[in-house]
Amino acid sequence: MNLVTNSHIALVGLPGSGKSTIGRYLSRRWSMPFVDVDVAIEEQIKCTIREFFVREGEASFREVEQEVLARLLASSRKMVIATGGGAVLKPENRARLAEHAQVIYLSASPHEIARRLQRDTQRPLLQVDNPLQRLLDLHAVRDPLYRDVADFVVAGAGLSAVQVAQRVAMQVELGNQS
Ligand SMILES: Nc1ncnc2c1ncn2[C@@H]1O[C@H](COP(=O)(O)OP(=O)(O)O)[C@@H](O)[C@H]1O
Ligand SMILES: O=C(O)C1=C[C@@H](OP(=O)(O)O)[C@@H](O)[C@H](O)C1
Ligand SMILES: [Mg+2]
Repeated sequence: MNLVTNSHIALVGLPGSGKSTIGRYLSRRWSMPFVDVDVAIEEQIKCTIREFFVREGEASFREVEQEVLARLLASSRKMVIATGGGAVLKPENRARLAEHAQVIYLSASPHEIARRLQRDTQRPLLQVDNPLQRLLDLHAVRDPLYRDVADFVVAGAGLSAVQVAQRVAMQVELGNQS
């Protein structure tokens, strides 16, 4: 189906909450372009985010992230946007997301995410001895920020990625009926 919308659809949530996976599903469902902010960042920095974190540090990454997100949100072509898990940290990003997108928070428990990402080596913030503790800490800081910027929250506990995507789709489609 074609979604009638004059704003972007943006997904926020912890690393591993499913933003990239569910964003791709939604873009197919609505025949809208999909952009993963992390991929757009890697195109700009011409290396992986993981390498960039090691070389330049997190603060530099956040500068690039802010710039890329602002550019994408300014686009008149409406897209499904998967943000990076830390995009909500900067108030400027939260303000731009709220202004230019319908924002959905994919809420998932740190325990579930830790299980999903057991073998993942690409997320710099989780390359620590105790990734579960790191996810619990990230959740404590970020959950209020995700809720603050989101138009609605979809809880994924016990659901497959497709089931979560269908829930998000239903909510957005209902909200966009005129
Ligand atoms: N609801 C879900 N149930 C089970 N696995 C999921 C779910 N959502 C995502 N995944 C898996 O978790 C991993 C991380 O998902 P990803 O879309 O990369 O998250 P994000 O972009 O939010 O960091 C992927 O392997 C994906 O297939
Ligand atoms: O949580 C974070 O601060 C980050 C999440 C990553 O995106 P995902 O949420 O897609 O893993 C990526 O932007 C970067 O590694 C920082
Ligand atoms: Mg992602």
